[in-house]
Amino acid sequence: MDVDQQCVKPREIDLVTMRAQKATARRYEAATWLRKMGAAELPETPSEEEFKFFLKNGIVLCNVLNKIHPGAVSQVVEEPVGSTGPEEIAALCAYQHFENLRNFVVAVQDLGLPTFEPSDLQQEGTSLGVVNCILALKSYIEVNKQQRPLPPKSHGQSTPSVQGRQVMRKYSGLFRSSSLRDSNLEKNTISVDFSIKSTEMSGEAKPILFCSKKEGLKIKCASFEWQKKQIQDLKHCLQDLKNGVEHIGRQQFEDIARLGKNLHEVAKAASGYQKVLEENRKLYNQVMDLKGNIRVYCRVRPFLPGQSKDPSTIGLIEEGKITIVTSKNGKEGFKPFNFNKVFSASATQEEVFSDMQPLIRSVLDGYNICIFAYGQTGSGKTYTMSGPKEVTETSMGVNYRALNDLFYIIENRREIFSYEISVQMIEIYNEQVRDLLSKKIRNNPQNGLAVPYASVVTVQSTADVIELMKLGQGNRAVGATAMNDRSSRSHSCLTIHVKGKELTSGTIQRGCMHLIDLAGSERVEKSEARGERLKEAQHINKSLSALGDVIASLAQSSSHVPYRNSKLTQLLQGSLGGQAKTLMFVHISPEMNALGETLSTLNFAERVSSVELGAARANKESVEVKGLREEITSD
Ligand SMILES: Nc1ncnc2c1ncn2[C@@H]1O[C@H](COP(=O)(O)OP(=O)(O)OP(=O)(O)O)[C@@H](O)[C@H]1O
Repeated sequence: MDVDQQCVKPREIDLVTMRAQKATARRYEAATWLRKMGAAELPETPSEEEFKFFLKNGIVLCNVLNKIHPGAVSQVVEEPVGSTGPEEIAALCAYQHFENLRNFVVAVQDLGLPTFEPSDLQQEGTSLGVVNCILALKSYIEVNKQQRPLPPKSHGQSTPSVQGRQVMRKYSGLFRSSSLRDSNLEKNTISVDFSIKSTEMSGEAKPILFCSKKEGLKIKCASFEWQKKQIQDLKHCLQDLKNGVEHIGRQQFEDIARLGKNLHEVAKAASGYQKVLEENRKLYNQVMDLKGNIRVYCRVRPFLPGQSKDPSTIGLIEEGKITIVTSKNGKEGFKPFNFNKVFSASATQEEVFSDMQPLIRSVLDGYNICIFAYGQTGSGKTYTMSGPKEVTETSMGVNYRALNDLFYIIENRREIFSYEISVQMIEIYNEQVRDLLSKKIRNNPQNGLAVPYASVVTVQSTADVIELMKLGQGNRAVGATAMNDRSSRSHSCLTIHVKGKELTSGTIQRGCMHLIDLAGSERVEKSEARGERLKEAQHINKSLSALGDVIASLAQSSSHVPYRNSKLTQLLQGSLGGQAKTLMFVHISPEMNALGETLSTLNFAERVSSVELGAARANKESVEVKGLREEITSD
């Protein structure tokens, strides 16, 4: 079976078989009739080839037609004449047979009956047209028997007879009652017009015609049965189609239900994942809380190049403890201080950052964080927060590392959260707030600038923030032209605002991180300070001790926290206390000549470091340190 055949659908195969069977039956009918009309040599049930073979010389056909209509074919060539050699005989035969067929066809045409092409009887031709023509002749004779005897053919008659036209209609498939002109016939016959196509005639001629009323009824019944069967078949087809559509519909419904179930499971898994994530976050922040909301770290600056390393004020450094070597009149003393963590002079920027990294990350979960760099001028505050003047990958400070880390986590959480990061940068100098990110520095000489009104700039990457920080530093320098070395006498505050949206629930979380490089903590002796310098010193002292008070109150969970005592604490009010986390980075220099400042700094730092140390102990030590400091300065 070839591909074309494989593609034929069962119903189409049925129709082809039916047509072939019908064509065979009609061929047999034609053969039987021809035999009756005298062509005894023709088999009763000839194959297509046999049928064509017996008729192809046209003799049988011409003789039969002459029997029906005497003289219809005036000359029938029975044998070839004037033959010389076998080739010539064959050619002559072919010519004379063709003549016979042509004469037959012309005669049939004259009768108004359907004809065929002589080539139809050749080997490659089809006998369908020939069969149609023979059966038309048969019908023609039957009709004429009922009517009147056929007149002999008068040659030269060219218009088809009425009967011929009637029979032709049967086989041409073009039945038009309007062509009926014989009133007698109209009375006695029934016209059935199926208007079928001539191509269908070959195999499936419908029962039709001008015949008796009884026969007409018979034909009608047959036609009705046939149509009924066709309708039945169509109904089956329609039912099959309906079943198919219903089946597809059911399948689609099942598929959608399955997809829905899968989606539900995915959503469930996602919500489970969200829950785990949420729990992790809670646990993580609980750990952070256990570590304390206020943490104080101490960092020792190494000796600077060219400085003598001896003597040093730094004694033993343990995990959370530093012992300061005090020396008076050749007598050595040791003073221990406790912190959450102490970093020696050899600690790298990376080590310092990795310890505070988890705290910084909690800003993405909606926590507020303050990181302060505290210490006397030159003790390394800017180094910790930003790095040295020429920043490299290893020397970069907390600011850059924190931002890199935030953007890294934001990228990792991209499918769960969408974050918006914006930045503010301000400076507090002499209790006035200045917006360092404004193109034109905003500075209200009366009350300074409230932070909510300082420029907030949205950023997409660490690089954006570095650009802004450069702008801020530049603005700081502009402000400093009139006053020498102003940076060490003002507080600079870089604030990073984070707005996170959980994609599934749409929940919004806001957190912010303040990175504050405080003004130098050294105390200026009243006797030394004059004019601007005295004013600056007073503002710095006031704001630093206000900050110390606030943090100490928070560490002791006091009912009253004195936020309003300085601009700095006022501005940071929302980010200090409660769930907020505060990290105080205390910086000390190792030189012996800085011992007084070192003790003063450490005393301040330890006072705010933890509840356990408490105010009482801090006060007691404060008295001790004060006495020691007074002794040193009096020397
Ligand atoms: N941990 C450190 N390792 C190496 N060098 C350091 C370290 N800390 C500080 N320095 C260097 O010490 C010098 C003073 O440091 P820095 O400017 O950071 O001090 P500061 O406290 O910010 O001073 P100021 O209050 O004047 O701003 C700088 O040259 C800095 O590079």
